[in-house]
Amino acid sequence: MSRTSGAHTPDTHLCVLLQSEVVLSAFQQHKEVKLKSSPADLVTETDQRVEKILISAIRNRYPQHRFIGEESVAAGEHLELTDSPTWIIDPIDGTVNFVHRFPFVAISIAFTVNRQTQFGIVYSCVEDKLFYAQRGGGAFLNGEPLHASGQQDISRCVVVTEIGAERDDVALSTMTSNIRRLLQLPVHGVRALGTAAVDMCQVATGGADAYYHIGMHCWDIAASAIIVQEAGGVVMDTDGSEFDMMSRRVIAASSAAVADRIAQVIQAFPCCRDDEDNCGCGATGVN
Ligand SMILES: Nc1ncnc2c1ncn2[C@@H]1O[C@H](CO)[C@@H](O)[C@H]1OP(=O)(O)O
Ligand SMILES: [Mg+2]
Ligand SMILES: [Mg+2]
Repeated sequence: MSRTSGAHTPDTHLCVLLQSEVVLSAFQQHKEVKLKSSPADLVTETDQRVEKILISAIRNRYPQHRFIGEESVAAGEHLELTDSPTWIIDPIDGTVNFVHRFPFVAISIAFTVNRQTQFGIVYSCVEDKLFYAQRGGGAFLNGEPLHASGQQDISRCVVVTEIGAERDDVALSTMTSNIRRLLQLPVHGVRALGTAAVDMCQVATGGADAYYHIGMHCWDIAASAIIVQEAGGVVMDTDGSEFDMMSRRVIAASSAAVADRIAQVIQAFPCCRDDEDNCGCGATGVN
C-alpha cells in the first residue's frame, strides 16, 4: 500500500458519501435530461454537479493531481492517463437508471499512480453500499471483506453484462449473439443492473460469477476492476489479453477458467479506445 494513496482514502470516502446525498435528493425529482453521443447516452445537471464538486474538493486538497471525469471529457476535456497521480471519476454510473428512478446508481472513483490503480470506491447510493479496495489490501463492502465465488465451471455461472448505449446493427447483433451463446452453453442466468460499476462489484461479492462489457469507458470500470481483483477475482480484456482500462472491453470473473471461457465465446464490436481520437476502427456506435 503506497503511503500517498493511503492518505487519500478516508477523505475520499467522506466526499463520496456527501455527494451521494446530492444524488439521492435528486433521485425522486423531475430531471432535465440532455443527450450526449446517442439517444440512449444521457446526462443530467446532477451528473455535472456531482463531478464538479468532487473534482474541486479533491483538487483543493491535492492541487498537483490530474483528473479524468466522464462529464469533463464529454465537455471536451482531453482524456489522457499519465504516470501522474490521477483520479478517474464517474459521478453517476447508471444515468439512465437515475433518470427513470430504477434503483441502481453509483458514484465511482479510482485513483491511479504510474497508470496503476491504487484504490477504487464504488458507492451504490440507493442501496447504501460502499464497495472499496486498496491495492494489496483486500476488498470490502461496508467494511466487511469481500470474496469472489471462485466458481470454475461456466455452466454454473450467473453472468452479468450491459446492453450499453449503442444502437447500430453491428453492435446490437454482436451484443445479442453474445448473450445467446452464453445462454446456450448454458449458464445459469444473464443479468444487467444498468450500472457497470455495481454490476462488476457483484462479481466481487460472489453474487455473480462473471461480468463482461464492450463499449463502456474507463470511468465505468476503473474502480470496480481493483475491487474484483482484491476480492480474488480476475480481470482481463474480452480477447483474453491483459486488462487495459482504456480498451473499452472487460471481463471480470470469479476464476481464470471462467474468464477464459467467456473470452472464447463472446465477440467484441469495434469501438475506439478511450485514449485515442478517430482511431479508424470503423465503429459506427457510440464513442
Ligand atoms: N457507450 C457506452 N456503451 C456501453 N456502456 C456504456 C456506454 N457509455 C456508458 N456506459 C455505461 O454502461 C452502463 C449502462 O449500460 C452504465 O454503467 C453506463 O455508464 P453511465 O451511466 O455513467 O453513462
Ligand atoms: Mg458510467
Ligand atoms: Mg456516468
